[in-house]
Amino acid sequence: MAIEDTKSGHAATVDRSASAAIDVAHLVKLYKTNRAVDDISFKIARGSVTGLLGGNGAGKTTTIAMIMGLTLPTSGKVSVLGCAMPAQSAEVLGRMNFESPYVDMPMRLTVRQNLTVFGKLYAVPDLKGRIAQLAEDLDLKDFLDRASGKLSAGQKTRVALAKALINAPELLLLDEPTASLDPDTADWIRQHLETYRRSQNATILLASHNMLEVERLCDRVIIMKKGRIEDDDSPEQILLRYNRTTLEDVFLDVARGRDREQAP
Ligand SMILES: Nc1ncnc2c1ncn2[C@@H]1O[C@H](COP(=O)(O)OP(=O)(O)OP(=O)(O)O)[C@@H](O)[C@H]1O
Repeated sequence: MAIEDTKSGHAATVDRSASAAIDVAHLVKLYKTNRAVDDISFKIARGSVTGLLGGNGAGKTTTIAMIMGLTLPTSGKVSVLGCAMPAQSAEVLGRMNFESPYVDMPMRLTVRQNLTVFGKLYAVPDLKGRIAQLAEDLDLKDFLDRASGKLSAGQKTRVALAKALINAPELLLLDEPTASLDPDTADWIRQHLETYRRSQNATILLASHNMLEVERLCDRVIIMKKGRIEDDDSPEQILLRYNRTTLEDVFLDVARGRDREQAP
């Protein structure tokens, strides 16, 4: 269904039934002469989990920031859930959310206070009930009333995930969701993400350096290198193409410039 975008005063239409959750076309981001993102295009299907891989500085975070409408592209187009970003971001920000363990919440506020502030920003109905549910699901009850700055890394990550799920987003963008977590907690977070995606038919795009995580969660992998897309396929097809048994080995092949033909 296409509706007029009257709220933001734009004449463009918002296509709520657009099949792709994310549609990126010829996206470019220049920082002075550095082509951080260099003409990338992809569409992400609703209900899918896609891994964005690439070495340090490959352009993953810049791509996610442009998808969220936080960074303005130099050229190219981004559309999220049928809305052009950033022009129609007001229409869609309430239906998406973001998590990164590198973005701290206000330290002095308790976990409950932080979740309340974010819940109010998203106008979440029955916010108390939603926080209680997330506290149950993500095992936050023991430290709901503790200052957010006094949590361990694993506890902070669970709170960050609760913040990202507060508005039950249709689209979840994750930047290294399990960085610095012990294997047990990381596995637990991944299980929760899988359950959330399945129960809500949510779409997830995650940037990660953890190849096991990507193999476990993702049905599609986009590999970036120097701002460009080096490969884009299912993990199975990528492993076949590079004649490798793990994405870790594929990552090393790409990083070290061994292309598909040269790989064993
Ligand atoms: N605000 C900025 N100003 C100038 N250059 C930037 C800025 N943000 C990123 N860059 C540059 O853009 C390029 C891509 O950076 P980006 O953070 O998107 O990479 P990344 O793939 O997320 O890397 P990492 O895995 O290290 O997080 C890098 O060369 C980086 O130095």
